[in-house]
Amino acid sequence: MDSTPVGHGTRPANDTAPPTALTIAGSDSGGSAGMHADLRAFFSCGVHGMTAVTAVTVQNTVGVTDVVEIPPETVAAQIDSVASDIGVHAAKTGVLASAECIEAVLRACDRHGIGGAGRTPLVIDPVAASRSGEPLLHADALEALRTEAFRRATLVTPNLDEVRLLTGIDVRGREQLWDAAKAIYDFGPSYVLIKSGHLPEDSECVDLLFDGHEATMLPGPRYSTAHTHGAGDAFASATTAALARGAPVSRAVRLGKRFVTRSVEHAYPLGDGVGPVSTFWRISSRSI
Ligand SMILES: Nc1ncnc2c1ncn2[C@@H]1O[C@H](COP(=O)(O)OP(=O)(O)O)[C@@H](O)[C@H]1O
Ligand SMILES: Cc1ncc(COP(=O)(O)O)c(N)n1
Repeated sequence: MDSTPVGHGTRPANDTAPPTALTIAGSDSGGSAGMHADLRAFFSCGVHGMTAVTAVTVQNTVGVTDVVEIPPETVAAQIDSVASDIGVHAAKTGVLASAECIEAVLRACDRHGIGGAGRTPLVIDPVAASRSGEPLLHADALEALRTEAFRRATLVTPNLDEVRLLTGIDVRGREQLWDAAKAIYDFGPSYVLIKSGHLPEDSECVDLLFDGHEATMLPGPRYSTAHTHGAGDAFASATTAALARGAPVSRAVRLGKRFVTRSVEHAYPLGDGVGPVSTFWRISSRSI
């Protein structure tokens, strides 16, 4: 694994400003997943978080009842606005909604040097559905992810359902994580991280990082909790925060894994459905 920091933001952080990270993602009215989780993770990891909202979801702990897509040109305008003024040290994507949205996001990222070898790190979390099963991505967007988006990504972080949708590989055990990583790597990203949360028969949560040569297992405990809403977002955004702070990819991913493991450990029940992981476990015990 390389240990060189990847190309860095359009503007250097000054002495007093923290590094900046941008999430290009959907909102979750229940506050558990999407850009809400991303912003909390950015904050917990000491970076200034910014948003380009792609879709407004009507969502709670039980499910998603509506998704209103933001016009692609408005998504792009949000990226242009923050990148041209504030600067972006690392970016991540969540719900990208449609092929048109993906095209607009990629064009905007290109304009600001985000994504691609030696440029500002771009983490693509290819969110396709909510934990409760409602689709968050049009079918045609899968092809745009495979052919256009992944090759610009520093890191792609699919869960096992997304691996099945993107590659047809149905991972049933740890030994198949490697096949899944290679298949996603063939779409062109620099690194692939396969998340293993959906392997319930496994007694641990061992994710796999692949850089095209070496595969590294990232071990972690598996907590017995129903409350894992937003786990994938927490992983990708904590990793993005570490990239924004200048960590090389393999270290950033390890920090992301540590962050999400503690977030699941401190998950809490809310509402009648699946509660969130705690993206603020680092600060929740402190009082004002
Ligand atoms: N019950 C659990 N205990 C500990 N870690 C978990 C648990 N469930 C998921 N994780 C971790 O959380 C991260 C997100 O996993 P996963 O659930 O596969 O993704 P997503 O939230 O995108 O569906 C991974 O690092 C995974 O190993
Ligand atoms: C806006 C938005 N973004 C992402 C997710 C995926 O998170 P999860 O898989 O935990 O439901 C979600 N449910 N909503």
